[in-house]
Amino acid sequence: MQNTDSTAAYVIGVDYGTDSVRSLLVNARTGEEVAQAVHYYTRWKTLQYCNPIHNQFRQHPLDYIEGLEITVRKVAQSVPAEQIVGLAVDTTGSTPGPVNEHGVALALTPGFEDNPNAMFVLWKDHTALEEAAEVNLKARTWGGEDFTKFEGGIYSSEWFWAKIMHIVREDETVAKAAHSWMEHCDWMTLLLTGSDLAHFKRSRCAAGHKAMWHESWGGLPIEEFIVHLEPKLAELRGRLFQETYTADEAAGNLSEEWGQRLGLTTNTVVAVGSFDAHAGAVAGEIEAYSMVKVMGTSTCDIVVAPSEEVGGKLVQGICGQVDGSVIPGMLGLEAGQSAFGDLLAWFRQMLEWPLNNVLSSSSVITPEQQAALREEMSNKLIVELTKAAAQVNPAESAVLALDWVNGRRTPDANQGLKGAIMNLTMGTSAPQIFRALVEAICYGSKQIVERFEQEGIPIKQVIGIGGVAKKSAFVMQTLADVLNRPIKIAVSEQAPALGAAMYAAVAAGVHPDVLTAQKAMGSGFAETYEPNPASVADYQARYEQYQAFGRFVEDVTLREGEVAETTLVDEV
Ligand SMILES: Nc1ncnc2c1ncn2[C@@H]1O[C@H](COP(=O)(O)OP(=O)(O)O)[C@@H](O)[C@H]1O
Ligand SMILES: O=C(CO)[C@@H](O)[C@@H](O)COP(=O)(O)O
Repeated sequence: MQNTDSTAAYVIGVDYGTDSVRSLLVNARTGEEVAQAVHYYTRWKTLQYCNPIHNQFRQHPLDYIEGLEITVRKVAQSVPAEQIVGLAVDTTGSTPGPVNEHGVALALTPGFEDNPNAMFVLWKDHTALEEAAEVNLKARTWGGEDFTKFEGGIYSSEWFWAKIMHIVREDETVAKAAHSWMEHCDWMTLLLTGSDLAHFKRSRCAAGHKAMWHESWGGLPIEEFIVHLEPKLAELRGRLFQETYTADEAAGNLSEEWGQRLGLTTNTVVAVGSFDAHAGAVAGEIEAYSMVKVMGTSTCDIVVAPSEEVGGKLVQGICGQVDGSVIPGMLGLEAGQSAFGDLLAWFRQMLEWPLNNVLSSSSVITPEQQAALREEMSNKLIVELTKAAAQVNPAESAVLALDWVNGRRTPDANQGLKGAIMNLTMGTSAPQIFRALVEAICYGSKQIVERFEQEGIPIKQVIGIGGVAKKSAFVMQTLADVLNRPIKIAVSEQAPALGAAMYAAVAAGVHPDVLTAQKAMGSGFAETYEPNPASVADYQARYEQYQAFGRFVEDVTLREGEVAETTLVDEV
């Protein structure tokens, strides 16, 4: 029902990123950002339940619950609770977790409190490499529909089914106790509404991009294929879901319990969940054939197009094309890089090793001074490296890097690939390597833009949002030079949360649709980075070297990896 009166109406967008959750209170009629709060997950901060060397990244639901209460309670204090008419959650994805028959996350139940397999398998977790290879091989050899065809034709270890297959094979206790599995964005929405799991409105965005959901085969891949993938999934498939809903729809109202815990009322409508990048694209004022780059630990590149113009085209090597995953009524297309800011964070962690492992043996400064020095260095390192990297004369440094430190997401997912750096000399400096890493994440972005255009999806403009877009002018200028395109940066510091707030405003009936909400609540663009013609030619030449380096590394890796593929064929 339309909430057309002119009384004050506020909405809250809750954006769960990789390291932190951000809540934003927004005036639903004007888009004014009234209050925001950030909470860094406590257990994740120390990588509890993770094993990076084995690509295991798990997050405990208590981190999510604590962050929800802290940040929403804080922003909700700014206006009367009855004026907060809607709330929406966006999260990372695919970040699925097992739940019991009541929809309680398994890690919140007795016996599973400290079991990483009972927690949310974070998007960047790549423990399901073999399972993803099986999905791809069997999707093309089983004799039926290729259910990967709307997912870019290559299923990733970062996604829903590969992760579930891996966990049910690894951990029989979890496999038996898991009544269902839910994406993080769906689980938060279920928690807030207290809905019945069997009738809960699952996210079209999540299911379409990561779970091979498509209307043309009636929803999720048919049971025969899922059982062909892994017989242990037979019963689970029947307990999952068929229908999905776009993020402008209401999933329910805030429950009595969560109204009290958050300082809100049960009149607050909770929208269907979505992924951070897709919500961010709405706030980034995406329009047909714009690419919104959500640049954080990773990147997601979001494009929308009129469904009728894309027609039956299947865009190869991206993270899926899904009707209504961004703007209902339009096709949402996703690509991205598994490491963007994370590649720079990796280098910072490398340089911090002596601070974390040698400094403690120093007798020169006290433990308190050591801790203060570590904190100060951690906060300053990337900024100081950036300043020095900007002074590096490209002609004096041939250092070249690949951005595959966490695998390659797109184009053509291959999470088995790894990072590489070449042309190191005795004179190579940390700023020169940092600059090469910045160039690498920009070259990886260029590969994606070129893939869309090769596949017949024109990219008319590039818009930047996310932490890196707002924090690093150097990365953004390098990106503009490498792409040889202007990069428009959105004003909002919390674009995904603002996009979620827009979804919430539609679900609560303040606006009739997402495009209207986008126009009423959008905050425009802060600055535009224009390509520097003097740099474009140099970067183009180095980009071609990056491509050649990538082909070499992938060829070597595939030769190593081919045995696994051959083994799989024997098993089929
Ligand atoms: N000054 C900076 N220059 C480049 N990257 C930065 C800078 N400050 C933070 N980052 C990177 O931003 C990323 C975090 O992005 P953000 O959007 O805040 O989080 P999330 O990806 O979890 O949503 C981290 O990978 C971090 O390395
Ligand atoms: O892949 C998706 C969404 O499809 C993202 O959630 C994932 O890359 C994580 O994004 P962040 O780097 O945490 O912003």
